[in-house]
Amino acid sequence: MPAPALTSRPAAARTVTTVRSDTAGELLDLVPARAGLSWVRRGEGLVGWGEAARLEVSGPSALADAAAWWDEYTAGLDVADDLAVAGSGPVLFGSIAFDPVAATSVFVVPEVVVGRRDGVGWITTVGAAPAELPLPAPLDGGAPRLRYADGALDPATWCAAVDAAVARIDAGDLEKVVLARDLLVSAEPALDPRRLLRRLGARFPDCWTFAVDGLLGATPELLLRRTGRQLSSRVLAGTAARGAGAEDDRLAAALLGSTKDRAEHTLAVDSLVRALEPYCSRLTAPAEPELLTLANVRHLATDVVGTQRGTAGLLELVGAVHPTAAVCGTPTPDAAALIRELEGMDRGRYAGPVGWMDARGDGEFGLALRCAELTPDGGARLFAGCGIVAGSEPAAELAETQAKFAAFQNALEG
Ligand SMILES: C=C(O[C@@H]1C=C(C(=O)O)C=C[C@H]1O)C(=O)O
Repeated sequence: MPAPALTSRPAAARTVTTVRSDTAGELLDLVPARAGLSWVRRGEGLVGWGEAARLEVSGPSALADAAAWWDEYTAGLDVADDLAVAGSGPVLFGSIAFDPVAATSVFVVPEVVVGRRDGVGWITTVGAAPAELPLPAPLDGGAPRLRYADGALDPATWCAAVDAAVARIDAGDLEKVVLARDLLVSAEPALDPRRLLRRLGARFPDCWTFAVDGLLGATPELLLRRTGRQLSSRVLAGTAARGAGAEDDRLAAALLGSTKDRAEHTLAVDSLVRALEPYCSRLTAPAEPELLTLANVRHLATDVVGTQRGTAGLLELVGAVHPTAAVCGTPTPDAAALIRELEGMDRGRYAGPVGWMDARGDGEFGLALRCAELTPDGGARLFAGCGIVAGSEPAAELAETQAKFAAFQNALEG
């Protein structure tokens, strides 16, 4: 097993949070071109830059190692934080691998974090970083020239993988598996993450626009939020395309009434509830899903809320609930094995938890969906997947991945 790689060690530093009224512009406009971090929804959340510390970790104790490292790091800090709300004081951004045992998860402590919640803006600095807001830079030039290429599997081969998965489900091997594809894009000139984040944030205000170590996206799915003892999660599974005019309403009603999508959704909610229950004194999920309508697709959605008991930290809770059946399948081990067998690609941090936590242990982790990983050549690798259950049809699943890719492609092409 790979050992945790501590690429920079905790060092004693002073961190200061100050309430600032001049942070009222668009948070995402503050993100710099290099090493920018974000977690923003409806104009609120956190953005950061600079690297006060960084941890790359993998192996069976990856998340426990990261939690211990963050505890040690924050214990060594001299913290001045009069605001004391979730996200003030020192913050750790994290992008956890889909398989944290086999692949690398990345954690970054920014030198500067700008936050906003309920209209209150603040800035936190770590070490000697100046508490200066950059001037939002106008972006020069238009969209770059783009060329797309198949990722690991071409569409026909991916459809054959869906057929193979349905055959395994019909044979009774498992109930659900989430199969994903990647799509490669090269860009000339190189992609500018600032443009991508601004466009994602504008088009998907109800999603969390995230950026951590070159993984960028706008996810509609919240794996786990912890504020004190309050836990919440937004589970998604079951997807339909958007249509024009009356067709859009028809597609929405069909999704809500679809036995197949409802069954797929129930598996995802059950997987989260089962994993979270042992950590909660109370946990409630509505009996019926709601519709979540986004610019490109519509989902069945269930908001689960709970009260934590015991002393588990946020990363331990995240490790306990991930991967839910929204991104892996049911039963989990069989679905994970089938993904390894059929997908033909390394998911890396796609479909893994992504988000932030503070020194109190409050934080939010979503699932890294509707996203892309920037590549060293200035391009990107896009990801999209969908839940396969009995009755899934390859052509419809392929179309669903295309609709999901479109979220990031719109940001690339605009
Ligand atoms: C796997 C993805 O999305 C997940 C799968 C869904 C589905 O199969 O209906 C819906 C939302 C997400 O939980 C993705 O966007 O890549």
